[in-house]
Amino acid sequence: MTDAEALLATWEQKFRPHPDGADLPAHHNHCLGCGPDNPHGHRLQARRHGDSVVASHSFDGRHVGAPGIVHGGAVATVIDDLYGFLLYLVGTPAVTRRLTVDYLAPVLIGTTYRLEGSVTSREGRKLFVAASLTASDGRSVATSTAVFVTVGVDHFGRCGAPSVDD
Ligand SMILES: CCCCCCCC(=O)SCCNC(=O)CCNC(=O)[C@H](O)C(C)(C)COP(=O)(O)OP(=O)(O)OC[C@H]1O[C@@H](n2cnc3c(N)ncnc32)[C@H](O)[C@@H]1OP(=O)(O)O
Repeated sequence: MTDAEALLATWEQKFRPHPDGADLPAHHNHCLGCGPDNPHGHRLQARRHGDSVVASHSFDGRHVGAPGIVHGGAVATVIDDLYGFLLYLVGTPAVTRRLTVDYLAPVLIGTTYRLEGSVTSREGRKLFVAASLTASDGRSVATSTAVFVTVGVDHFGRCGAPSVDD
């Protein structure tokens, strides 16, 4: 089995049904959003919450934009990856076609936020999704919408998926 085939086989296994409340598996070990072995990554951990996915997450010193404030790209990365966990509930791989983020208030380094994402509608291959990032006092600090387009696992094979050990 090639490295690409090994990665794709791992993903197919992860698209099994996940019970409510279950921790959801990382997309792969080196995923920038959730991979446990990516030294630059966010190591996002998400779980199923009904038809949504939720996560509790704090950013660290690697993700600074303005001093003390999380870089907007880092926030977008984590939201994008949260949507990637939603795909386990949908039951099919998909990729981000369009991502929007409204930055409502500064996201602070070292502060824990709650993330929640859900599918708002589906039209053919298009999944319309939405997410929010909320502070512990209930303030919404960022909201997002995105369009994902479903793809076959061959999409990733065509892209030359790297070894899981890379
Ligand atoms: C396993 C999951 C891991 C998840 C990790 C976290 C998520 C990610 O980071 S994914 C990586 C980043 N994203 C990518 O690399 C995607 C790059 N883009 C692509 O590969 C292609 O554009 C792809 C596959 C999305 C779509 O290409 P293609 O199959 O040719 O579809 P295309 O016909 O252009 O569009 C598909 C549909 O979306 C619609 N669409 C396109 N853009 C938009 C948009 N901005 N808004 C709304 N709809 C849109 C099209 O109108 C079309 O609709 P319909 O099917 O009704 O005609």
